[in-house]
Amino acid sequence: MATRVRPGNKRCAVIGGSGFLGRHLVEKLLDRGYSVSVFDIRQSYELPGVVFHMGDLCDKQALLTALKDVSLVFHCASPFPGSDDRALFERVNIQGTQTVILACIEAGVQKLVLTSSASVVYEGTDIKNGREDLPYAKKPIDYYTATKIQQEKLVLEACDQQKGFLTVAIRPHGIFGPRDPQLVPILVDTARRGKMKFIIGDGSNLVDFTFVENVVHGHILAAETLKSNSPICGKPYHITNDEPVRFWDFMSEVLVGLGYAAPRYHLPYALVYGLALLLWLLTLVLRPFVSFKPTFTPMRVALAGTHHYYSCERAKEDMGYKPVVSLKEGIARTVQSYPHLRRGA
Ligand SMILES: NC(=O)C1=CN([C@@H]2O[C@H](COP(=O)(O)OP(=O)(O)OC[C@H]3O[C@@H](n4cnc5c(N)ncnc54)[C@H](OP(=O)(O)O)[C@@H]3O)[C@@H](O)[C@H]2O)C=CC1
Ligand SMILES: CC(C)CCC[C@@H](C)[C@H]1CC[C@H]2C3=C(CC[C@]12C)[C@@]1(C)CCC(=O)C[C@@H]1CC3
Repeated sequence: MATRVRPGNKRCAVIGGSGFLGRHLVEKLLDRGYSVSVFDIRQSYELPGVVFHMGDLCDKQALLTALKDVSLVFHCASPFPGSDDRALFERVNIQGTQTVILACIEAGVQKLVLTSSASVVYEGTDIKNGREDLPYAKKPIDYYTATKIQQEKLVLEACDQQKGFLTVAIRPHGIFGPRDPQLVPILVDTARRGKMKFIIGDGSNLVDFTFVENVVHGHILAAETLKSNSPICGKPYHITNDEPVRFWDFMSEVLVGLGYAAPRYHLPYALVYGLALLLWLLTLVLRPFVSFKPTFTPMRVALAGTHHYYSCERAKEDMGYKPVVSLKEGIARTVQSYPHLRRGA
């Protein structure tokens, strides 16, 4: 049965704390005087002040052990978005998140901060300065995002001020920074295979890329603002660098910083999208015989060729959010952190 944990207690848990965002969050929480329990299916590092609990978040008993005496929980675990294992997304992001909610309530946790995604409203067409009141995507760009929608709904609906269980969802977009296993590595891999020569469309589409420390800052602000009667209870918040940038300028800056050539030749968006669609259909038809993963999927072409940037006015108004690292500084620090991905390394 729930024994309420003393308010003001600075013990928190980070579910998914071994991952890219999770580890940055853990490091900042320690700086701010929190003691931290990490719950994850793997342990990727060791740090003084951090207690690791290895387990699957679908296992309530394992969670209950990790949440003992914890008043605040951050949930930033998810399977790798590039996976095509639908059952895994459903099990971890939907059923697992329901288990996290039940375990938090049973353990007497008072605050749950979910890492959602701005892509819960994106359908592959332009979003300019999108606010949080945009409807959830009816046709999400992939199954991972479909389960992120369900996950966000579950967490926000669980907010219950009467029972003293408060929830909030942070929606970051395009997280990048040191140790990111996705964005820069995919980009460099594409460049090394000689496939980063083309700009899809006229290159003017604006996108949010968010430096990881700004995402961390948004999470901690949300946790510290989340109190009874606070306007943020049960709501989603976009957290970005608040500096939308041309997708291809961002890619070029990272590539050039690492010693690769920037893409130069333009290809019409509709043509590339059509080809990606054909290729995708072909992989479906040929799946019983051969399996290959094309670089140019329709989803990736849409991400590379449309506008998708979001307003963080609500986070500014309700929790005083302001990015702490500019895009320029974030790119410089990221490029510097990847010596092994430099050209010729
Ligand atoms: N990166 C981005 O650009 C964006 C990310 N997000 C969201 O941010 C969050 C963090 O993303 P990111 O740091 O990039 O992801 P990572 O994959 O780096 O971190 C997620 C962590 O969760 C772990 N995990 C996976 N399944 C389980 C499970 N069943 N039980 C316990 N732990 C599990 C992973 O382990 P393992 O690696 O072994 O699977 C990993 O350590 C995710 O919720 C993601 O949806 C939202 C918008 C953009
Ligand atoms: C949500 C976005 C702000 C963040 C996107 C993360 C990844 C989906 C992207 C990281 C590297 C990108 C990339 C492409 C598509 C989108 C990414 C995978 C291309 C495959 C697009 C087509 C190309 O010309 C090559 C690109 C390589 C890098």
